[in-house]
Amino acid sequence: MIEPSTMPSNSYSLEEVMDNSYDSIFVTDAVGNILMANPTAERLLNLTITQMVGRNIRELVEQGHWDKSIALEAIEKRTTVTGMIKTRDGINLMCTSRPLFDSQGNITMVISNSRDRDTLVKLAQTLDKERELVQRYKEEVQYLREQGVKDRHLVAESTAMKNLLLEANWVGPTESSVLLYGESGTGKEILAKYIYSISRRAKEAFITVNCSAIPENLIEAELFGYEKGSFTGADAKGKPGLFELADRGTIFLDEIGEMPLVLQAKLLRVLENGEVRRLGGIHSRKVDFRLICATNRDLKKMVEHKTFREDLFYRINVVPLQLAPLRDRPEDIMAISDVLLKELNKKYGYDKVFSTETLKGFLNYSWPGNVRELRNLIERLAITTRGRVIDYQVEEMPYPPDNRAAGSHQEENGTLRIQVKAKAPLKKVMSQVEQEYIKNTLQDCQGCVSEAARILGIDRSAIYRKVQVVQLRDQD
Ligand SMILES: Nc1ncnc2c1ncn2[C@@H]1O[C@H](COP(=O)(O)OP(=O)(O)OP(=O)(O)O)[C@@H](O)[C@H]1O
Repeated sequence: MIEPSTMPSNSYSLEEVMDNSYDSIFVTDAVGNILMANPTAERLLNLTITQMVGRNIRELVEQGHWDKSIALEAIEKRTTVTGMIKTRDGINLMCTSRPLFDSQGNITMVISNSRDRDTLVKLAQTLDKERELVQRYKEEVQYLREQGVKDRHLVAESTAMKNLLLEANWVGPTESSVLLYGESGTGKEILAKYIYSISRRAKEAFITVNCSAIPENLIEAELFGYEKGSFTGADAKGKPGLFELADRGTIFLDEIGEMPLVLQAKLLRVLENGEVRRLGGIHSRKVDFRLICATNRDLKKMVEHKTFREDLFYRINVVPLQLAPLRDRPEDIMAISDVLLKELNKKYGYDKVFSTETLKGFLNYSWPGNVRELRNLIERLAITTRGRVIDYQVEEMPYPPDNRAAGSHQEENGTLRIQVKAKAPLKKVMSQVEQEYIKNTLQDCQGCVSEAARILGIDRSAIYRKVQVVQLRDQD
């Protein structure tokens, strides 16, 4: 099939390449005489190799074997030409002809390769379908991202929460790492999502990692990913880690205090180098994410006890934000209850309301599970209450007020009876009395801090401060 004069020394391997090429290949000289052709050309053009080699393409076109020659066009234009030709059997071929030149600029040969257009059309159609699918997935991901952020409205009625939102609004659009402190259920995750939603990375991924929920032996693989076959039980194809998935977006490391020390060192390295290496991998990959962490532990104390790395602590504690417990945010208890019940009324077509006693009970309760507990309780009450009015006794709650260190209750005649621990230091007793008195007044005012502040003759911030200070001392 190859003319002896043009046959290269390693003709065997070249022949093999030609014979097995999926494309039709034929080579002509500078005037269009066919020097060689391969079996695919034979099949597509419906001419044997011997019928082609030695003949001029112009002649074959004139005989109607195909309608025109791209190779002749390439010779004439002295450049690579791509075009469509149609064979006698009606096959449409896309043909590219490329002239080669010697050192004097003379054409030495023209290499033409062609492929059945239908195959190309099918490929293009498959590609279009794939592109459409990718676009649909992108839109779906975007929708889910937005839903994840939007479906929970962040309620902020208390001064503490409003101030916190002001800080969040300030830090949101920056690239700073944020560390959210707060008891479980106080809203650290919802606040993290809020910060993300107002950041420059809002259109990118938001990846949540609960460091305490992933078993210690798996957390490294989850965060860093792994190459195929890197450990028993690993996915055969390998897997990208969560840092990789968060690239260009935001990663939220919840319960960061639970991260094992070994991993803390690795996290620090990622933060310092901006690179991750999969388990079993040899190459590092650049990653660019914004970090938001959350904890309900006292990380500073953990640093003192050497259970949390000091260098990592300073790295993540760039902007610390503290979420107050719900019991210290009576205005939020009221507002969240109201918003939640309205949401449920809308969802189920109800028209339910809380009795005054129920709301008083909510204010008097300690909410150890914070907003999460309040949410769950309201959902349960809305669904299980038969009538319109939700009347729930605070005594039915899992941690009724009497269980707290210092209890109080109001007598019929309007006086307040406060219980304090006997033989306690005066300062502590005074604080407890102060706290109980403030809480009781707040209850009387349905959680309205401004009204309570007016009655007590102090300003609103003093109420938050005093209630919080006493709570902290109680924990000592
Ligand atoms: N201010 C708020 N307004 C409305 N819903 C809230 C608010 N704060 C918290 N929630 C809701 O309370 C529930 C618990 O909140 P979230 O998961 O953000 O708390 P968390 O502090 O991250 O808890 P954990 O530490 O246990 O992970 C969620 O359903 C959240 O939507």
